[in-house]
Amino acid sequence: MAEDLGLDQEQKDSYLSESTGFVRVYRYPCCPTGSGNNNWGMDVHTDSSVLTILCQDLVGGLEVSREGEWIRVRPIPGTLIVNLGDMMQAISNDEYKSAIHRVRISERHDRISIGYFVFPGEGVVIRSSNYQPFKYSEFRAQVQMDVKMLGFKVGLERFKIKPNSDDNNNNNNNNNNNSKGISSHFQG
Ligand SMILES: O=C(O)CCC(=O)C(=O)O
Ligand SMILES: [Fe+2]
Repeated sequence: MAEDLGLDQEQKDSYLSESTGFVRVYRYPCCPTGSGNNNWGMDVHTDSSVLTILCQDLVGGLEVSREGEWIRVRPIPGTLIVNLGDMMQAISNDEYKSAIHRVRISERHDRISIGYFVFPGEGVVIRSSNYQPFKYSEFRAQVQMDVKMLGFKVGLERFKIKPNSDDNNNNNNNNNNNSKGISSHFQG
């Protein structure tokens, strides 16, 4: 993928850092409530990582959204699942999309999964023509603020370079908007 995007060696090394990644192990206890199919172990989301490598057991439950439809990711013994995350979407200028996914809980079996999340190096600035330059730490802080203030993650939209269509209403208060546009939503 890095080749496909034409990334040079320095970009490859800095966008896919081995030192900032982490592993998470999940246990989703089964939920035999008979309350039907809508027991979510993890709600709809995209990962903030560059990519996430997942190992799920044979219980299943991971679902990915594709063109508005939910597709069950069937567990296949001995295989890993690679999810693209928000940072990959930014790096690739939206050529690769961050995977929208969720986890359904089983009524009968506990489920175990292990995820390895890969991030850009600490302090690395992500540059692309669709997004303002930003560091992953800024993205993470923005996500945390959105979750706290709004109750959900806004994600990459915060950093998207908007077309100049609003210029008609521009009241010239935006002179130094280049790097602050993402937080303007919170400034009333
Ligand atoms: O448990 C899984 O299969 C997925 C976990 C997940 O989506 C996440 O940790 O972001
Ligand atoms: Fe995820």
